[in-house]
Amino acid sequence: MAAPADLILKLSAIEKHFGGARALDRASLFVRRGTVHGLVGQNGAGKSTLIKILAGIHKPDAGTVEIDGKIFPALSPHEADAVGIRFIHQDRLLPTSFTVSEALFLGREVRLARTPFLNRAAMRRKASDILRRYFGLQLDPDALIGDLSTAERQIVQITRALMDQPKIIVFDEPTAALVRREADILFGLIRRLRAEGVTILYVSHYLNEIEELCDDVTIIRNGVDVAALPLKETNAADIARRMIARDIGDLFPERGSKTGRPILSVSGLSCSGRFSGVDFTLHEGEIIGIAGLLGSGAKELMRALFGLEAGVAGRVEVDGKLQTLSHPGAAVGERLALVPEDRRGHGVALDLTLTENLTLPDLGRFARFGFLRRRAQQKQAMRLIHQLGIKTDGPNVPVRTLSGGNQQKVAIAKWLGRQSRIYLLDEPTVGVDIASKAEIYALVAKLAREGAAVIVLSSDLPELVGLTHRILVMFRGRIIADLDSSSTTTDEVLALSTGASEGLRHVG
Ligand SMILES: Nc1ncnc2c1ncn2[C@@H]1O[C@H](COP(=O)(O)OP(=O)(O)OP(=O)(O)O)[C@@H](O)[C@H]1O
Repeated sequence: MAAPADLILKLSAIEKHFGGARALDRASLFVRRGTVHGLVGQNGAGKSTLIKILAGIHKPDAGTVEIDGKIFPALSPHEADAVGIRFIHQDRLLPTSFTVSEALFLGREVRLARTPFLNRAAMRRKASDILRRYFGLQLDPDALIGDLSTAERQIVQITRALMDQPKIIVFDEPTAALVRREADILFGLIRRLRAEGVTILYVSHYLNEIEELCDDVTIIRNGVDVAALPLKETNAADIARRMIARDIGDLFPERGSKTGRPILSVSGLSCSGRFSGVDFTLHEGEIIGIAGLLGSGAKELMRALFGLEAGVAGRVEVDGKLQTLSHPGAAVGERLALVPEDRRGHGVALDLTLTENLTLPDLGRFARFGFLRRRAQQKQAMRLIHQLGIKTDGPNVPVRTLSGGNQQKVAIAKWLGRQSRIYLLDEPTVGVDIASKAEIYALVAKLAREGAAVIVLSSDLPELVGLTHRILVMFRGRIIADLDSSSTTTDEVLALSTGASEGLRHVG
């Protein structure tokens, strides 16, 4: 690695315990000035803990934190801020009721000289300069954060960070909620910041992004850095091997070739202003993918199938019987299960234990004469914990104590463990490490082989192509292509979903 003089960040032999659990076990992170440095590891490896130490949120039990040549014995959030570190978090979103200018300036107000009055004109000028310079766009300063897209909210966060001319920016899974085109804009920005001398720490589960973007990478496993190397000497496959200390083999399972009777038929489905004229049939044993950018109607279609959208017209038949899936209760009654994208918000009860969460949707199965059969409940929980490799101290700890990715796995496991017939999976592997992805894919394929039917909405195009039988591409509220997954490519799906190539392939 680099000569020590080049290092802007030196976290050495950091230890951190939470109760009896050891999150970091003498982990080190050395980052060269002016580089893009990747930080990777499986869910629960300790990445967030290390970053929270850098932010002054957690105090290490042992080890040293040195930033830009200065040692901080007990780094506080204020000191981290003052030394010039900024954090772009995926899930610490801005308050939705703020306007763009409030979100940009809160706590960073520019005042008129020698007065307590805000210099609104100067503040707006500064923000609009950054927006134009780095993003080539303007955002309405009075627009509500709640009305912006995920990508626009991220632009607000980054602009806010850049207003202070930071030395180091930490991006924590920044692309998880972005579509590919938006991710490309972000990568362009990161390269530009590097050229201007800013140091970037980049945390991601997308190893191809690490390969594409980073100069160096540090790999953490079980709380310790097991490797730190330049990207010139490694690649995504090598990083994955070091992360999990074994080969994961094929990421995607065999697609079952047999599909059975139609189980869900949709015709002429419309939802005003969202999508219209949607027709398709899903068969037992079949896995259908849905591809579509924000605004394509894909997300709303998934929600409508689960009874979460109002004003839906058209025919939905389950098992040949006409249904009105007008509310989620009706959908669950037909044994549909939805795994929502916002799993931390809607997917898990943070203060309940793993066992409670994992068996919640299916409590009826564990009750007899009004009593819960706790042994059976525990057994089912342990099976799912094992199956998905959920990292935990035991089945009876609150889900709040798990790492973010492991919380995601709990949300997925709780629905996949339930015996449903039709599964609707919205971005099933966002935030999940590569070994767990393989486990989730295997589980989905098994459900299909056993006769269930699955619809997967995903912006991870290799996932769509690798896992499904067919892919429906949505563009501006309509299905514009119905592709056989075994004969399509991610490029074709991308071109169709961005409108770059005219659709209407195999539809009808
Ligand atoms: N506040 C806490 N209380 C108890 N345990 C915790 C707490 N925060 C983290 N841990 C534990 O520390 C370990 C490391 O978690 P951390 O969040 O750093 O992982 P991560 O690498 O960021 O994972 P992910 O990719 O899933 O976000 C995990 O086993 C987690 O359960």
